[in-house]
Amino acid sequence: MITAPPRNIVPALAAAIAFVVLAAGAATVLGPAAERVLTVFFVSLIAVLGIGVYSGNSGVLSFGHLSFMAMGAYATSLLTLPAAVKAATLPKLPDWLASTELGLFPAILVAVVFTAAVALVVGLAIGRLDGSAATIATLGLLIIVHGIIIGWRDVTRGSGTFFGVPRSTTLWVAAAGCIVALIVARLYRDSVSGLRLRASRENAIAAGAIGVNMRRERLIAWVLSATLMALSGALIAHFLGAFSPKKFFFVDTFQLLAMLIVGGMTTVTGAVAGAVTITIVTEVLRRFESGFDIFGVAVPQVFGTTQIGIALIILIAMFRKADGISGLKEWEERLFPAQKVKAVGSRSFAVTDKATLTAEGMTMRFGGLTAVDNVSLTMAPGEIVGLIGPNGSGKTTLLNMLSGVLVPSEGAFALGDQPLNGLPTYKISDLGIARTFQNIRLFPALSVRQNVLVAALSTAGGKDAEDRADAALQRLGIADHAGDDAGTLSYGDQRRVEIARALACQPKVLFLDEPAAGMNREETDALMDTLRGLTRDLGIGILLVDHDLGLINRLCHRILVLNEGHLIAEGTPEAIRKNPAVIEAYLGQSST
Ligand SMILES: Nc1ncnc2c1ncn2[C@@H]1O[C@H](COP(=O)(O)OP(=O)(O)OP(=O)(O)O)[C@@H](O)[C@H]1O
Repeated sequence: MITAPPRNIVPALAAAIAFVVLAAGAATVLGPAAERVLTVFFVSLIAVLGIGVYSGNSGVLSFGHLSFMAMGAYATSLLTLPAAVKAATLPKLPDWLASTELGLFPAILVAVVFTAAVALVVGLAIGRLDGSAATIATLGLLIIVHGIIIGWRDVTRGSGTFFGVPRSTTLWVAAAGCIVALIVARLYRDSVSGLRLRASRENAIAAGAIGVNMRRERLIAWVLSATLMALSGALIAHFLGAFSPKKFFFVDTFQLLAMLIVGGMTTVTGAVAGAVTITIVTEVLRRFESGFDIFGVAVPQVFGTTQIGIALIILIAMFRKADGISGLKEWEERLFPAQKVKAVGSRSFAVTDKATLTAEGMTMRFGGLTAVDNVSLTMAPGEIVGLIGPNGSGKTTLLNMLSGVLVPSEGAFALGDQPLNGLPTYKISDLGIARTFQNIRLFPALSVRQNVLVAALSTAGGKDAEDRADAALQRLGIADHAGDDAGTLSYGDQRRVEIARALACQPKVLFLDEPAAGMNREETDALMDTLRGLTRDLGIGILLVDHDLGLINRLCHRILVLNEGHLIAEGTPEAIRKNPAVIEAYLGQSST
């Protein structure tokens, strides 16, 4: 399923195809030199798009993708190399490989499948890492594959040139490959998987809390991007006719990453803009690099001019536009912003199956500090329970344990008959516990509707996701902001988007961590009405943390009071107001 409307996708794909066809047509008119430059450009663009599918959507920079390009190049070349050439230059090849002689397209197919299989295995390992550890691991992959190619002489000719490859990559073959890559990258970005991955790039914890299995989404992107790299490697090998392992190492990694970073990592528009910019700069600087005359003065050869120039462009781009030339949006997303959501009846929210939340002996220790100590609670369907306590008393930690963000040191919790201990956040949210965060955790570069839609798509099997998302936006009164970037909203509206996003998960229980913070009196009253509606109409249980005791007293059926990690009182608002232990620990003068 594609999550963007056709009015975005159709012009994007049409423009991508037109861009490639017109450029290839122009190069044909301009002659062989232009054809050569453009063929290399198309092949490079395929690789940039490949890296972008993974790094752009996941936010994890990869230095290792050229190893997949190398796999595509060597695998296809071994399959297309004429048997006579293999007999002469690679005499120790196994018989089946020595006698195989495929055309370029079947060879690409085999190489893509082979590379995808390797990527799957490698991705299972690298996917367990996050942030800079993942990036360093990709660098390790590049070095290991380079080492294998150099060491596996009988098959790769080691560090020597692998030559005799049929030159079957013409301008139009490269153009066709580029069109395929542009379509794949663009459709992936707006696929359900792509949207989930972009959400996890924006905020991994929040993505988990709305049902996104980040590791699985990263693996899908990793394998898909590896197949594009293999295609790029196959095409460059069959364009050059001869290559060595150096072609797939640091210099080209730097060049391709420069294209991605300068253009903008997160969009296909950025990949194209970056590839065009760096190709032009490279072509110009290459002429200077080999020395030139200016007004009769001979400027000598300066090796490295191209690399220095590209590095300077990256620096300038980073200073002027950290998100790259194209920013965070595709060109047509700027031209055709999202429309208001359509009216949807509240039926879309029907909670089919209500459940009681129970927790026994929940304890969380951070080193020597026991933040929550042996807390037990029960919450019935449709009940609004307040959780209060002085700063640092353990409220957020308790919510974090009950939503899977933290693994409790001790204790057990369940929703109905379903034990939830040890389950990852994304499973807990899918089973019926949704939440908001004390420090708002939206996906700021996604639109308000995308923020909510990705939650609906990632829970309850994605059933009726669009309706659920739109109904949640309407119930929270933010349908008018559907097309705005979530990060641009006021504080109060951002809190409402977070609640709508949690609601779109079709939860049985909702945890709200200071939902009224940053809202004025009117907004707080409106929010209270909305929350009452959720429990009354849908039977959702709400566990509410807030420092606004007025709000807690007016809204909650029951209140739990924490102090220094201990549950010190539990009862109706009336009873809590009069409880001496609570007055002593928390309410103080404010109770009067
Ligand atoms: N990840 C962590 N590592 C170490 N200590 C932590 C961690 N998270 C919370 N704590 C500590 O646990 C205690 C409880 O914190 P918690 O945020 O749960 O309190 P709280 O009641 O939600 O406070 P507030 O009302 O200020 O939000 C505090 O002393 C806090 O410093």
